[in-house]
Amino acid sequence: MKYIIGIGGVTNGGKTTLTNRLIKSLPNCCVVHQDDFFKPQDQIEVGEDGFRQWDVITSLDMEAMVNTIKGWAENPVKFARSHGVAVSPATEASDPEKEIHVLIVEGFLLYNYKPLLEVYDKCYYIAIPYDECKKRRSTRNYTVPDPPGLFDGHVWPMHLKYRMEMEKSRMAIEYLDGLKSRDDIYNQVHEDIQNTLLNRL
Ligand SMILES: Nc1ncnc2c1ncn2[C@@H]1O[C@H](COP(=O)(O)OP(=O)(O)O)[C@@H](O)[C@H]1O
Ligand SMILES: NC(=O)c1ccc[n+]([C@@H]2O[C@H](COP(=O)(O)O)[C@@H](O)[C@H]2O)c1
Ligand SMILES: [Mg+2]
Repeated sequence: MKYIIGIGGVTNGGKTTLTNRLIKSLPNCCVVHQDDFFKPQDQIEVGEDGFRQWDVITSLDMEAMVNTIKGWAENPVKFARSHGVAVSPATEASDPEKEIHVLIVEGFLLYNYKPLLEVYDKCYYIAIPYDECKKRRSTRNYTVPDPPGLFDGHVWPMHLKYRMEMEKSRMAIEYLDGLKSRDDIYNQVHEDIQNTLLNRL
């Protein structure tokens, strides 16, 4: 049984923190980080506002990301092995359907790209308010550091635009309060996934 989980949400909401904990505790669990699909800096458009437009969907090679997810879906065991994820022997070798394979797809623009919308079995979205987001972002070190004014001039406005677009699409999304403690968020999501997996088997 294959199960694909989206951990989406605003920048600095805690997506990567939550994902890193989940992959340690879920069975045969692989991960795809959207951040790994940013195009090189020289391909990122500079807007009229003078900022490089990192926070738009075209700054990511989404086709490559979809292909990576397809690669997992075609052969999760091969994918796991080639990504250094230990694969446990089937619980009941006679019934391959009882073997669980989980993929977590994690990133800030998971629910704004049509070809991806159908692939998730479950969609989570971590939200935090503007002040907290700005505070957390100010301490982050990205491969390309934020120029002064980027958060208010580009990051937050793009976040609002994409979030509105996502809400209009009426996908089934479970919202998570990113202001809760790391432990609370992890426990909530882990329990939810465990219950779903048990029910599906
Ligand atoms: N639940 C939480 N409460 C407070 N701070 C958090 C929480 N989760 C993550 N953080 C912190 O917020 C920052 C962004 O977390 P990260 O997981 O990298 O977010 P994202 O991947 O969504 O950008 C990091 O400094 C991290 O330690
Ligand atoms: N990984 C990179 O190459 C890179 C470069 C510049 C900005 N970023 C930032 O990464 C953010 C998305 O990642 P997080 O959701 O983990 O914060 C975007 O808001 C974007 O501005 C990433
Ligand atoms: Mg992250």
